[in-house]
Formats: sequence, C-alpha cells, structure tokens
Amino acid sequence: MTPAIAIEGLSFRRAERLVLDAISFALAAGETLVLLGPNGAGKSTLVHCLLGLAAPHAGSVRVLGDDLDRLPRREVARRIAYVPQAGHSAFAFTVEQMVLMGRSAHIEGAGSPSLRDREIARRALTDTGVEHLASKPFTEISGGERQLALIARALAQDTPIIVMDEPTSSLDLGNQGRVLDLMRKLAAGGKSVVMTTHLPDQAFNLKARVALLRDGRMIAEGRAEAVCDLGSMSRLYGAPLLRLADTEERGVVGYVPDLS
Ligand SMILES: Nc1ncnc2c1ncn2[C@@H]1O[C@H](COP(=O)(O)OP(=O)(O)OP(=O)(O)O)[C@@H](O)[C@H]1O
Repeated sequence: MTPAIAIEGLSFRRAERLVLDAISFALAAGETLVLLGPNGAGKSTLVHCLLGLAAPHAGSVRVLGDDLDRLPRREVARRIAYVPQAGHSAFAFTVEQMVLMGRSAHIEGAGSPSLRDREIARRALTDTGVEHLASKPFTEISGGERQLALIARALAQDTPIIVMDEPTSSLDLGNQGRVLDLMRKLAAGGKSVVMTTHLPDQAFNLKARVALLRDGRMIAEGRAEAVCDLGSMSRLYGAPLLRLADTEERGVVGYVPDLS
C-alpha cells in the first residue's frame, strides 16, 4: 500500500551547516510517529520539509505517492494539516474564524464557507474543548487556548495526514491528556500523525513509533518501549534522567530530569 508519507535520504543545509542529514522513513495510514530530540536537533526543520515550507538540498518527500514539490499548495493543504508551535497572531480573527480557515482548501474559488463547513468547524471546536471561546479574538486568549484552537483548525481541515510541532507545549496535564486521546482516535480512524515533543511519556501514551533526532541525524527508530530506554534518553538529552514507572505491569511511562 502507498505510504501516507515517504521520506528518502532527506538532507537540509543552513548556510554551510548540515541541519538534516540523510533522513529516511515511511509512515502508513493509521500510524503515529513521535519525533524526539534535544533543542536544535532539527525537528522543526524536518517538519517544515515535510510540509514543503523548506526545500531539502537532497532526497525526496512523497505524500500519498506524489512528490511534494510537484503538488499545488492547495492540494498539499487537502492532504496535510499543520499545527504550528503556538504563537501570537497579529490579526484579531475570532477563534471560530481561525478554525474555519482550516476549511479554505475545500472551498472552491472565492466562495464562502457552507453550512457543512461551519458544522465541521463547530465539531472541531467541541472536540478540542474550546467551543466556549468561539467568538473571542485569537489575540485575547491564553497560550494554551491558542494551541487548542490551532489543533481545532487542523481537525477542521480534515486531511489524511496531520503534522504537529510541539502541540501540547502550553497545555496543562488535563488538556495534554485530552489532546493525546484525540490523536489516538485520529490514528485509529486511519489518519497518519507526525508530532514533535520534548516529553517521551507522550510516545509511551500514544503507543507510537518514535524517531530520535540528534544533530540532524535519525539515530534510532522504533516503538517507544524499544527505543526510549533510560540510557538512550540520557544520551539523547545529555543529562541524567529518572525513569517514571506507573505499575510493574505498565513499566516505564516517562522520564524527568534527575537532580539528585
Ligand atoms: N531561522 C533560522 N536561521 C538559522 N538557523 C536556524 C533557524 N532556525 C533554526 N536554525 C538552526 O537549525 C538547527 C535546527 O533547528 P530546529 O528548529 O529544526 O531544531 P528543533 O529540534 O526543532 O529545536 P527545538 O526543540 O528547540 O524547537 C539548529 O541548529 C538551529 O539553530
């Protein structure tokens, strides 16, 4: 079966420096890939290459069988939704308008959103728990609320692939859990999800595939249980870590810095 995403030998340079070095992986429908790595490892750059926002110097990105650089932007937007790191917006669109923007790749010409588009946006607001913010300006909500609204926009885009750059970095533990649960449901429904995070526990919770990035190289790839052992995590982050285990049965569920 054609993979949702297939990356082959992807390299990216900034000035003379190799920021991504011969990255390869394929992701099928219904699979989730968690990208873990220290600050500056190249995770966001890889995400940008995946979206066609940065052009690799070598290698290829194929999306549902087609070369990304040959696809019109509108078609890319029908295939991949992007949740960027939550930033500020200069424009005071309401949360509902922001989420409706996720529908723009499905609206022909200069047409306005249909009743169905509005229903899909409403459902996305409900699924992310921010329907009560629908009429508030995006510039007047908290960082975590902005992050949830950006996730809602990606849901409204209704694409087979969702790429998320640190989608839970501003979220409290309750909302982290709700977003991870949503991601599990999206994957169970056949969507392919790529996400970056600094929290290995999310890889365990998602029962996802994990890729470890360091200095632009993919140094390991596999299930969280196989790849995220204490030694690998400590080496990856260059710091002593403590293992978090829930019960004997569940074993390791995450790591925290060890200051002892
Ligand atoms: N706009 C930029 N101009 C120049 N260099 C950049 C720029 N953005 C990132 N870099 C460099 O490219 C490398 C990869 O950065 P990238 O943002 O992909 O890392 P990351 O793994 O996403 O980091 P973080 O976890 O801190 O978000 C780093 O060395 C970084 O300093």
